[in-house]
Amino acid sequence: MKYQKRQKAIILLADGTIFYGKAVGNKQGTSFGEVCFNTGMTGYQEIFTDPSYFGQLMVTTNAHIGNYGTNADEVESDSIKIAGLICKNFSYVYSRVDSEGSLEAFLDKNNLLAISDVDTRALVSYIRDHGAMNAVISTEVDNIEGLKKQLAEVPNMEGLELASKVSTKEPYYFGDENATYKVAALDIGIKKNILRNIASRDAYIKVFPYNSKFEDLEAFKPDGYFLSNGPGDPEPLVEAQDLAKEVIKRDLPLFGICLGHQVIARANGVSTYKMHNGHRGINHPVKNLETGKGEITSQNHGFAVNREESEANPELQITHVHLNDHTVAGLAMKNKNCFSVQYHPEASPGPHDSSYLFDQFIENIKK
Ligand SMILES: NC(=O)CC[C@H](N)C(=O)O
Repeated sequence: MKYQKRQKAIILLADGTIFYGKAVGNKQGTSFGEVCFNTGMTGYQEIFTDPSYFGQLMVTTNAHIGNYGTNADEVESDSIKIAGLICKNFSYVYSRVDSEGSLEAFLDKNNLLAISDVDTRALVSYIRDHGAMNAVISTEVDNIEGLKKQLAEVPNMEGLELASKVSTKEPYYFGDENATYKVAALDIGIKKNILRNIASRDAYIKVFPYNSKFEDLEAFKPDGYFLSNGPGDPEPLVEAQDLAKEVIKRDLPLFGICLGHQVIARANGVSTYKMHNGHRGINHPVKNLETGKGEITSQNHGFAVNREESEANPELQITHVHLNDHTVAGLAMKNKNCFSVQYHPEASPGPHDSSYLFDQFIENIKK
């Protein structure tokens, strides 16, 4: 298996640039998406199953992918959500006490096209300089003109609503129904580890579809409201923004993560924008402006909240700032029980520095 001759594959970027590699396994095919990169050195299974990555072709900067296999406990949703994988060395051989199977088998089960043997350093440098853009990965190496035509039809991430593609169709419950607190969570692409983190703080959660109304959530009689992470541009998520406005109007406890944070900002009249390149990795430095302390955080976003508008908004306070580029990493409403962060306190993968934010949400509920 290891020494089998592999099918040639290409990565064609929207600006016409081509990179070369080989298809992982025996898979043939073509997959479109926005190309982005993640710098985490571990956590590939969690990353591939994170609904926030829906519609994205993932370049992993770590030199080896697959080397520690897979485990059923390390998924963030029920299936792989990335549109395709681009890596340097794909490990067909894996080793770890806890692994239950190979990454190759996991990709096969999810029917995901992956390309290895790519000069990922050159590719990442290129995307870093030229910005996130659409791309296609394919084993159709002789059909470049055809692929270019199809690629031109792929919608831009800017303005794209994707939450509806990954959200639950029906409401469901998570945790112990006898728990002390009740939380209503809007699923605009929720990661499992967020549910685990909230539930482990003595809360019972009802998870609602992306287009649910305030009244739907209110009927559960929750003590607190939560807006999840998720894929795509926050701008078209009008229903979620309206829901946030209703919760804020009543000053009910509200917490938002990543896409949820962007929705809360928009509900406050603050615009969001697509970044030249997003933040995707597990060692992003953030400063908590309330405590002055630094946090190493897990991040995964391609949009951000407008900083000047956040500063100028009398209702809002910037609570956290990203130390690499000074973008807004956290917001709170000055006179309301509402706060949000652009990063991932639930980690998975990533450090646990920020898990105190879940405690803060429960404290706000107790108030
Ligand atoms: N992880 C997330 O929730 C991502 C939010 C949004 N889709 C972005 O790319 O910025």
